[in-house]
Amino acid sequence: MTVLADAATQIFLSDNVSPKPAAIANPNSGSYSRRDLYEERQTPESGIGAFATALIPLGTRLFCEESIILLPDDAGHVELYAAVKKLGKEEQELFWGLAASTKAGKDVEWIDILRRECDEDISSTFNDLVEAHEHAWSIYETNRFTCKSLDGQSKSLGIFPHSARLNHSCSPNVFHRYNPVINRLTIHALRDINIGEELLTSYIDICHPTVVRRQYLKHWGFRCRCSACDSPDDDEDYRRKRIEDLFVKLGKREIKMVKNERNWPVKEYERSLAIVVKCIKLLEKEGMEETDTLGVVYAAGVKLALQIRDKGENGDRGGDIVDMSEEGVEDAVRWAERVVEIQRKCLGEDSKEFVAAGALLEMARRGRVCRAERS
Ligand SMILES: C[S@@+](CC[C@H](N)C(=O)[O-])C[C@H]1O[C@@H](n2cnc3c(N)ncnc32)[C@H](O)[C@@H]1O
Repeated sequence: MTVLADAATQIFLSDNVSPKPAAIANPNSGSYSRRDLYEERQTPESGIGAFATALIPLGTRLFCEESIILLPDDAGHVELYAAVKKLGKEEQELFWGLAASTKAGKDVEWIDILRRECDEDISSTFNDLVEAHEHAWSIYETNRFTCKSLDGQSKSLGIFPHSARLNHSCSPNVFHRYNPVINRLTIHALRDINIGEELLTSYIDICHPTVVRRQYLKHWGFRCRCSACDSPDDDEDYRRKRIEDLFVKLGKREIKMVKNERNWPVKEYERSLAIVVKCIKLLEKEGMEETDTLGVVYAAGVKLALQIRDKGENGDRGGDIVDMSEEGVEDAVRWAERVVEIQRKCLGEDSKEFVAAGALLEMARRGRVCRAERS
């Protein structure tokens, strides 16, 4: 899953009010998958999938898995094959047992590299070796997850063989992300999941209309038949398109704001905040009440509200009323509380996102205290 739901995180607005993660709980949690709560089985059309065998409450951590292979995102066929060969017997079996759905790419330079690196007497087996490399690559492309470093600056791609059995839905019931604090991929239930339901994650950013999602999903070689894709409801598609547009708009405004930080008038922050409010409404209407995306948008709202407050306090308002309304302060606190709740459910208390959400909440509450002291 190379294209994860990342677009939303790009609008985690302006770092000058981003709290830095302080202490993070439980940095050494083990590696596990909750086989007491799910089983793997064959599906009619999507290969193997994972199905709940017990009622799974919202927020349950179902997987906390260490990678068996972790490569830089520019690694090629030859590096991958070498990494597979280094695995122990059991892990190699797990790797070769995974689905291989992606087609061979156009890049063939790796074949020359392979030829150069091979022993002289390999001609009779060279074709087999090329095929094995191609097969390994297809498994890798079908199953890899993006793993961002703690500072978010570098990206690796990892194979997590148990989590890799999860199929895709554009209306997922679980959420996955690599947690660089504990070096594990974690997967949490986004809502209560009933016995017999398939655990479905999203391989892509779901805030796109169906045509765009279909394009992205071509990489995995299937046509999604989830409720969002097969829905006859045009409103749903319209809402996702609107959400996508609003994200783009917010992202552009963010770039402008960072460039003109000092001269960016309060009314522009307020315009961004109005976009955030629209986004929240649409996401909630789309049934994404518990998704990390909503958490990201709420957090953007809190940060904007805090920036408006700071600007006011510094007298940057240019003659307008300086104080943020009581309602605005209360919204900031309420939204920050939602961010904490959402990050706990989607990512857990050992994630940097949860810690950052806690610090954001503290900042929002401090704003409430300041306001009360002034009035
Ligand atoms: C990461 S694997 C998921 C596990 C896989 N089903 C297996 O048998 O190991 C991704 C592959 O599963 C299949 N798949 C995942 N979600 C699907 C869906 N919603 N509909 C059809 N096939 C799906 C596709 O072949 C895709 O390339």
